[in-house]
Amino acid sequence: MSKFLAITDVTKVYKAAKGQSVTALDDVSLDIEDGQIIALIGPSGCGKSTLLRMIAGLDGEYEGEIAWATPPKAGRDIGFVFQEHALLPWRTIQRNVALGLEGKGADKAAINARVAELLTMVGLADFAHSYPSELSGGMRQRVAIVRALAYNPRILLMDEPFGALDAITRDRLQDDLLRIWEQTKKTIVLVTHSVEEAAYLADRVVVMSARPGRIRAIHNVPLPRERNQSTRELPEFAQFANMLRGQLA
Ligand SMILES: Nc1ncnc2c1ncn2[C@@H]1O[C@H](COP(=O)(O)OP(=O)(O)OP(=O)(O)O)[C@@H](O)[C@H]1O
Repeated sequence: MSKFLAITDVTKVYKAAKGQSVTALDDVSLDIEDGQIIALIGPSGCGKSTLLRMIAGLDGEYEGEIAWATPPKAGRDIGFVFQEHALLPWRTIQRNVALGLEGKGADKAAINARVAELLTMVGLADFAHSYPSELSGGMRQRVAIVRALAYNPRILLMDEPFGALDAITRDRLQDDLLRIWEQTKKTIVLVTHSVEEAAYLADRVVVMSARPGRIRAIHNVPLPRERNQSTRELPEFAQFANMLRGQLA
């Protein structure tokens, strides 16, 4: 496994109104390996979303360094999935997924083939011509994930992607994500509030502490791949999740 991204001593200060400022990230350093799933956990306001934004290049004003082994191309190499699916309500599912591919030089037949492949991957081929309002929350979020994968980004940044879903749907989508990851081996950085989700999905878990946001600990997840529902039954799973919970307290 090779180094993909090196975050070194990154400090981010937001200048707020009335001259006040908020240190959202304080001297954060983290190496991300190619093909790994990294989970970021920490109390509300500790800077998890800020760190994703810095990695995504959405805000270039920070101290420190974010160095890529191969610098990403804008709009192509970084896929983003948010808590709310952010699908366009007036476009069909097929055309929502096609969004990232249009205007990138691919012809219509190639785009349609790629979209069909992606929708099949998440079991939604039959919904290609439906509108987002006709799908459940879990189905919409699966569309958001494959839309982010459509242009084959090198990294997927996910900010609480399953946070708005009920527990059963959430478990199902975690398995969908693992299956997609097994197939694509994308590098994934995932923000979550759930220690179980972090333990189930990640290779490494980064625990952050609040105000100012610092890295408290980085853990290798002591669970074998491939993971599936029986992983949740392992004593190591509960032990690891409990240990993470203790570090958040
Ligand atoms: N655009 C902004 N302007 C000013 N302050 C901001 C801005 N964005 C975030 N902050 C502040 O930076 C800190 C970190 O916010 P961030 O959203 O990164 O935290 P988080 O860990 O993702 O929180 P949560 O888990 O609640 O989503 C917070 O104190 C927040 O108020």
